[in-house]
Amino acid sequence: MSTQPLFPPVQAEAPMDPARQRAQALREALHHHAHRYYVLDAPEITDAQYDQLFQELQALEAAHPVLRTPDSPTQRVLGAVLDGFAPVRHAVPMLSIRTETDTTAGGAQAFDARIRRELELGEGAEDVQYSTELKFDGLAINLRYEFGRLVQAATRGDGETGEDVTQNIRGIGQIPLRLQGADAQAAAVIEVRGEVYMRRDDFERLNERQRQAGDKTFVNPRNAAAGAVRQLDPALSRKRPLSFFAYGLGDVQGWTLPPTHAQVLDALHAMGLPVCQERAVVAGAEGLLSFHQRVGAQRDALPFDIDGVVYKVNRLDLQRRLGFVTREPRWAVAHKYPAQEMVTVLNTIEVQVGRTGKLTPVAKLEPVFVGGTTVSNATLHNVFELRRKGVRVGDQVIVRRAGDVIPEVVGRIPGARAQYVPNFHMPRSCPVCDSAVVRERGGMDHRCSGGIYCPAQRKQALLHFASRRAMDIEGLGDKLVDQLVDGGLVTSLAGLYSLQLAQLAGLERMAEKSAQNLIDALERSKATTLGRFLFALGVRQVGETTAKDLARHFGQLDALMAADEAQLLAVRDVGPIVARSIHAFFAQPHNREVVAQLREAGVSWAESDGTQKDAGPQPLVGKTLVLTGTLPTLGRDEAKALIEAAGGKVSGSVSKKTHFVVAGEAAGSKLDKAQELGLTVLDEAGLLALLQSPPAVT
Ligand SMILES: NC(=O)c1ccc[n+]([C@@H]2O[C@H](COP(=O)([O-])OP(=O)(O)OC[C@H]3O[C@@H](n4cnc5c(N)ncnc54)[C@H](O)[C@@H]3O)[C@@H](O)[C@H]2O)c1
Ligand SMILES: [Zn+2]
Repeated sequence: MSTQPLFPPVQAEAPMDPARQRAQALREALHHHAHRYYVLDAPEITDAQYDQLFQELQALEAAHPVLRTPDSPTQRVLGAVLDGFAPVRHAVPMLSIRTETDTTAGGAQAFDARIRRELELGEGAEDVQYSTELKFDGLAINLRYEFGRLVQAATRGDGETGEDVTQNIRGIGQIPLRLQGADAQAAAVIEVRGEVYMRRDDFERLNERQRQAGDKTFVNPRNAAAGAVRQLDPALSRKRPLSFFAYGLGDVQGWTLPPTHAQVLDALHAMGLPVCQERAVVAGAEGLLSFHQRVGAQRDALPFDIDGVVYKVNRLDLQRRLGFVTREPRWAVAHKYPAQEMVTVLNTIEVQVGRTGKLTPVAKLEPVFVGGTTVSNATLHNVFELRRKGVRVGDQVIVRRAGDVIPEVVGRIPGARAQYVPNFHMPRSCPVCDSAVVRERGGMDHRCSGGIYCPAQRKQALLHFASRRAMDIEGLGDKLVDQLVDGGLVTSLAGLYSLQLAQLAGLERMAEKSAQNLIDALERSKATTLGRFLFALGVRQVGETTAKDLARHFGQLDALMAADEAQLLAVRDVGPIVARSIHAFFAQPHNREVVAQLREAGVSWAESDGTQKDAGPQPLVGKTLVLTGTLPTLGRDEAKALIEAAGGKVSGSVSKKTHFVVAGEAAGSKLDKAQELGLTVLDEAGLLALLQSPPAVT
């Protein structure tokens, strides 16, 4: 070896050598975090922090080559095979990609310069052609096709040996079980390499579901995807929506490779594999750089997370000439963007009241640059999630900001606190209007019960009040409500009815004619029905149908306002949660006041004695139905309306209490569940027949 250790041998062996100690500490830390990340899918630090430790070790080893041990994380791909999965020995190792440490223009130039040097290209030589792609933030998968059929899917593992996840991968709709084209079907082996990932919207929906169920949420889409693929139960894995992009090849037998990488991707696309079309073939450092900048500008708008772009030498013969170092090819590099997860300090927790009355704990942070902007507020979602994450004021927390999603605190950096910090509690009264804060039983969210009275909910309350199926005030939309509330013209629902023509005409972008139209619409809306009025009040849990049922049952508003929970329960379809919500609403003096003000303003309806009977035959009284999939002729709303008109109830989830499941095209897990429970499953024709049947005896 030509490189001499920098320290005299005696000292190099001495236990006190600080460089050696540091390298040892870094190796141990990296092994620990790699295990948390790759094996347990439960990282404790951000990728940026991990990369920093990794780069520190790389630099240390470069300066002191004697410190480079064969088991160093810089020398091999980390990862392992989880118990319960069969190991798969890769025919061609699955490697990592070198990361260009410089995230600025210099990164692209450094890579191009290195490639030119290694290919021994002189000053005057032509620019190297590169295939430029996105670096998807998911989990690497090797798909083995034999004679066009998917026979095995495996994770990367430690690069030599991965996990057999064929069953789980078969559940991903985007991955073809059979390749298209005679060539692909004639090939003895085509191994396709790509990334399994989760789209941001799928991730948000998944986490919202977890949150509402009080279950653990996932830190980021990569983590959720990795967890889903490495789920021992394929049925659980299928519940998580996963996507896939192919980006390369592994072992290939009996298929002739095209001359360039870009053509390989075209060929994979033609075989029916999803290949991301956000890619290009570019020349030289300048081409790399403009791709990096173009993608960087669009990064937030992409439907999935990327942590950078990947540059690959396009010609496969040049790739072969460049070859590999231990854990990565020499012909490719990842050029990253600013991290989407960063660590900062949680200064305080404030409570915000949203438009719908939901109280959200919001973290006030030491400002931190994350995902391309400076963030100082991040949501903590709800108090249960906050508790589960164990976050307290003063903690070092991980903040994530990706795309247009609101920044959130995804966890804390484990470590002892210097002093005792009390746990966070939700306030008992609304920080905006002082109304009582309530939580629906079993629900995860706290809400202000101020409804139509709470200024934080004013805009939403006005919009709902004016909406077509409520008071139907034409012309009172989003923008106008903003103007009216922000300008202080309307401070309560009843305030709408004292608006003057001159006030409206004075508003920006409001013509005299539209102002008059609105005055007319307000006037017209005064004559309404009790059902519409009840719905317009925006009582939680009281939708349009319940409002109508209540109106029919009580006939008079005063009777309804005076009803106790037991009397409310006598109304068709009103259960305990709904009854409690209605009762709580009318128990608040300020809500009664709003109602009185509206009546005073002239809002009126015809009252009855409440004995009005339901019209038409009601064969489905007391029956609960669940709709799933697409029906051949009936829309979902239509089917629901028919069922409700027949006295039945439509529920969103299948349980033992479900009487019928109506299944159409592409019915999903609800159908599985129904079959599991042995419920009666109907198609559209079956539903229609049921609607015609004689009234049920209940
Ligand atoms: N937070 C932690 O504790 C922790 C621990 C370990 C690793 N990590 C993170 O994991 C990453 C470590 O890297 P790695 O060795 O897995 O490599 P890597 O993820 O940086 O790069 C290699 C991988 O990139 C993926 N990839 C995405 N798009 C690609 C494309 N177009 N072409 C080719 N490959 C593409 C492939 O899955 C491939 O396996 C780093 O970002 C690191 O921060 C974090
Ligand atoms: Zn309030």
